[in-house]
Amino acid sequence: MSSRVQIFRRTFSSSVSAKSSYTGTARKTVADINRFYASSKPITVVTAHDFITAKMVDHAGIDICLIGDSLANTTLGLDDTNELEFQEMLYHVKSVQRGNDSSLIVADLPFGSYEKSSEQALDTAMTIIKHGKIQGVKVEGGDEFILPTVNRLTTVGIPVMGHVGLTPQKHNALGGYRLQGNSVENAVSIYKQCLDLQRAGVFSIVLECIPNKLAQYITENLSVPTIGIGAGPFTSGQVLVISDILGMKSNKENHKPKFVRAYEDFYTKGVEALTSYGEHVENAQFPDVDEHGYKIKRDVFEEFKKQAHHIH
Ligand SMILES: Nc1nc(=O)c2c([nH]1)NC[C@@H]1CN(c3ccc(C(=O)N[C@@H](CCC(=O)O)C(=O)O)cc3)CN21
Ligand SMILES: CC(C)C(=O)C(=O)O
Ligand SMILES: [Mg+2]
Repeated sequence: MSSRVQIFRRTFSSSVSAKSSYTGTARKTVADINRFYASSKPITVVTAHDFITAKMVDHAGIDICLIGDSLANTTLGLDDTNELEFQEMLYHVKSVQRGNDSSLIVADLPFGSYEKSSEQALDTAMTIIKHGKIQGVKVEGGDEFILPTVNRLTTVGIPVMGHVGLTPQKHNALGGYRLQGNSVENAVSIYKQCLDLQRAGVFSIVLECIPNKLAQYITENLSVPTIGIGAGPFTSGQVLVISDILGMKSNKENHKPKFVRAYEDFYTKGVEALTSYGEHVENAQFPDVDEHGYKIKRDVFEEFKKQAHHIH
């Protein structure tokens, strides 16, 4: 009975759901992520912050598109992620959603929008899912205050991604953006947070800026996928910020964390393109009369000039 319902639903959803115009596939779900994890297919995660970056992530066939609160510094020029307002996040979430039809889309809950109570977190997450039309949320930390909240969110059916190790929203308390889990006590604490988050129902956990071996140990002892950033190659998947991958030099201080690999140099290429454009306008190489211009019929223009002559 229930399997019939599932078969019907699957057929129904695959026949009506929007397919990505790039990859030709329907939007990935948490079930797909679990399938990749079960078959040891590394899970790919990239951040996006607007329509065009979301489109690129879709076109590249990336599994999970994360609207990271790193957009605070990479896209809005703020000093850190703690300055990001919930309404600013929602605005970016909506633009990403319109640009990506194939990735599972998850958004960071901004600092201050979820820590006060489980009710506050439910309100924030529900608003983001209702109005942003995305699938899941990510919250930082795994202590006794956040666990009941994660539990409430997963219980109402919101896919939650955990995030432990270097949790940037706590950078003031952590003494900066430092490697985490390099003492016995801190490593044990991070491992315990992972086990607790798993029990609270997260579908995956981001491990940020921790030693490779600790990330490997955690990955081998969990039954949900780990997504590493500065956590080495022995995790279930990887995440990077899109502007870091593309080489957009979007960090104010231009400091590149050790874990980043820039696959492109978009900033340099962009400046080169804009410099050429500026030079071409100044020395009349752009626009070209024929290539970029529109024509008017000779007699129309002659008549126009006659009439224009009488206008004052
Ligand atoms: N562009 C961008 N990329 C990110 O990965 C990112 C953001 N922004 N903003 C929010 C947070 C901040 N993140 C950061 C920022 C700096 C380091 C960093 O510099 N780490 C040191 C660790 C050195 C150590 O303790 O040994 C490094 O040099 O790698 C790490 C993560 C990750 N997130
Ligand atoms: C780097 C990822 C994990 C993140 O939280 C962000 O982009 O805000
Ligand atoms: Mg974040």
